[in-house]
Parts: sequence; C-alpha cells; structure tokens
Amino acid sequence: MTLEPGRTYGASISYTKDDDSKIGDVFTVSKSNREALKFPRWAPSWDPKEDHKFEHLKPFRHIDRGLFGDPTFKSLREDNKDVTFRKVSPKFGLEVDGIQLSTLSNKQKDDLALLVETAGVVAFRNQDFKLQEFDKIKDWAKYYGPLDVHATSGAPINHPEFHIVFKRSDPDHHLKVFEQTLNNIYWHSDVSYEPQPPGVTLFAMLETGLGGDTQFLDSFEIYDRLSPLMKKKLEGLKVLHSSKEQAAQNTFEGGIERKKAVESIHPLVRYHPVLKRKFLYINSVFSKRVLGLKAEESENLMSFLNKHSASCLDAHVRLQWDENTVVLWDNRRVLHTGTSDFNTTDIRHAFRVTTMAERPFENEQEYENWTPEQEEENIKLKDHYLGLSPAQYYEETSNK
Ligand SMILES: O=C(O)CCC(=O)C(=O)O
Ligand SMILES: [Fe+2]
Repeated sequence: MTLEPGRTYGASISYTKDDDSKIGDVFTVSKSNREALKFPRWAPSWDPKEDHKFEHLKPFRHIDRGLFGDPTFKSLREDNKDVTFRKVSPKFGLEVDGIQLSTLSNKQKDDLALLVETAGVVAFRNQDFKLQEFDKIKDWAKYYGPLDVHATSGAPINHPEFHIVFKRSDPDHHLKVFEQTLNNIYWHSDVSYEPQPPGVTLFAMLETGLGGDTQFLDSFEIYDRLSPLMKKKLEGLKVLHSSKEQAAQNTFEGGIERKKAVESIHPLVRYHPVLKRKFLYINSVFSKRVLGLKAEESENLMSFLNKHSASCLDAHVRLQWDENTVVLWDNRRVLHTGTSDFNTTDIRHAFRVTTMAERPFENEQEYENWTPEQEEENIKLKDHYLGLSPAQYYEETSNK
C-alpha cells in the first residue's frame, strides 16, 4: 500500500491535511469550503475529543426487520396512492417515488427492510431526510440495528454516527485522485472488517452536480454464476477483513481514530438469513487473505473472485443521483463503488447512516446455533487462527 499526502482512501471521506480549518478544537474543512455548501451543518468534521472514545460493538443478537416484512410490500404500496416502483434491471435494483421515508410507520419500515433486501438496492426520490434533525434521522435508522460509528470518516459535529462523503469544489484536490491510479473504482462492502458488518445502509445526497453515480453489484448473482464444483471448493473458506490500511492512511494524514483498527474473520460464502440464499462475501478493499492458503494461492483466488465480480456488469446497476435522492442498500448482499467522473469544480456532498446486522454465517445451521457467548469465545481465538501456518490451519480445522 502506498501512503501519499492528500490521497483520499476510496471516496472523499477521510481527513486530509488540506482540512486544516478548525471550529474550536474540532477539525473541519476550510471556511471557504464550508461557506460554499448548501448544507453547512453537514460539513465533515473530526473531533479530537472522540479520538479512541469508541469501541467496536460487542456481539449482539441481530433481529432482522426484514423477517417481519410482507413480501407483497402492501403497506408501502397501498398507503401511498401515488407510489411508483420501477425496476432498474430484471433481478436487481429498484427506483421508488411517492413514499416519504421519514414518515413511515414501523409496519412500513419492516416492509421496507424486506424490499431493500429483496431488490438489493433501492433509490427513493424526493426525500426530506436531509432537512430533519440529526437525532431524528438516527432514531429512524436505529430501528434496523445499532448504528456504526466510523473510525476515521468526517461527521457533523457531535454526531459521529453519520459518515460524510464530500468532494470539494477544487480541481487540484480532485486531480490528486488520479495522480497514481488509472481509475478510482473500488468495489467494496462498507466496513466489512467489523465483527457484525452492516445490513440496511442509507445514503442520502445533499448536494451534487452531474455524475458521481453509485454503482452496485448483486453478490447473489455473482455466486450463482460459479460452477457447482467451484462452489464446492469455496465452501468452508474463511477470509480476513481488515481496517488496518484505512487506519494507516488516516494516521499518515494526521486524522483522528474514533476506534482502534479491527480485523475479523468472515466466511467467503455467506448465508442471508432473511432471503435464505448464499452469496459471495469478498471485496477488493477490505478482504485481505484466505485463511489456510499460501500467499500466492490466496492472492490468486481473491484476484479471480474480485475480477469475476468486477467484470459481471451483467449483474450490476448504477444509480444516478439528484439532490433529494436517498438510496438504501443491503450491505451484505451487494458490493458498491463510487464513480469519480464529476466535473472537478462541482461539490458532491452526501451522508451515510449504517445499521449493523448479524455476524456473517455460512449456512442456516450456524445462524440458528449462534450465541453472543460463543461469539466472545470465537473472537478470543481470532489471533490464534491468524497466526497459524497453512499446514497448522489445515490440521486444526479440516475436521470441523
Ligand atoms: O460516493 C459514493 O457514491 C459511494 C461512497 C462510498 O462507497 C462510501 O463512502 O463508502
Ligand atoms: Fe461505501
């Protein structure tokens, strides 16, 4: 990994030394950048008082609201006369208009969870979330699970549960993105290194010019395309997901770290407890190696799977933003990437609220048998497994 001044890691989300302006003790973007914003209260900030203030979530039992959803989505369709549902592709992605997310009842929110899980990603037009109080938006989202506090990204002051994506109106800053790379496509699943990574994820646009579509891949379809023999070979494999590089880039830039870097071991093939289907759970940003393989074996397998995903543009949609669009996706079963094709002088400003879900499971049985106590024990064994040689790993795990 190369550490470079001003290089934003993935999207424009991290602290950079350019952000040398302060409000009191809190770092934020420069006054002129703030004043240029349509929604200055959403400017990204990094509060030194939050440095190492947060812990990664302890194991918790996730009750997915999608389990209570009605597969006809009646409450969303019938209570709103003017609602329109438009498929973006036959199996994946949906656009909805005529529903105001911020006003939904709990019953409707259950249907919404199932809708997002079933479609994978849903764009809701004409939304008013960005005008709501921060606490109201957080309360709305908490219905789906505890909120992630991102270790390093910008957030509104005193509300670290929001993750701000911000591209300033500065051609020089933007051009740095392409100084060292040919493109800025980075297929990932948000914070997959967390022990219980996100499910329902909400991304709301505040301000944008043309471009900057977010692109999504359907990991069910990516898994289903594999041959039966390949599926069989992948069964039981475990992958290390890590935030260490993200943390290192942040430390290099002098940003705050709200919580320590974290590593988790997740199954390569993951089971969706609501949809009861398997999908490929690996991404090119946070997945680091396959346990029990030698370095080149792991690199080649991961490279094959990541290339397979990235080239499946026939299992893919890209959603165009406007300033009142909110997109919800199921961060388990989709990969996504930003698209850095904006005009360099345009501002792009958005926020994400990320709700945490179940510990990734390989199959239904693991899901049914899981307990938080057992998970505490597994977490204690993590470093042990990470330290084993391929031969030792095989010896210890081949009968399990
Ligand atoms: O800006 C986008 O379209 C996506 C950003 C993103 O994936 C992220 O912040 O994790
Ligand atoms: Fe993301």
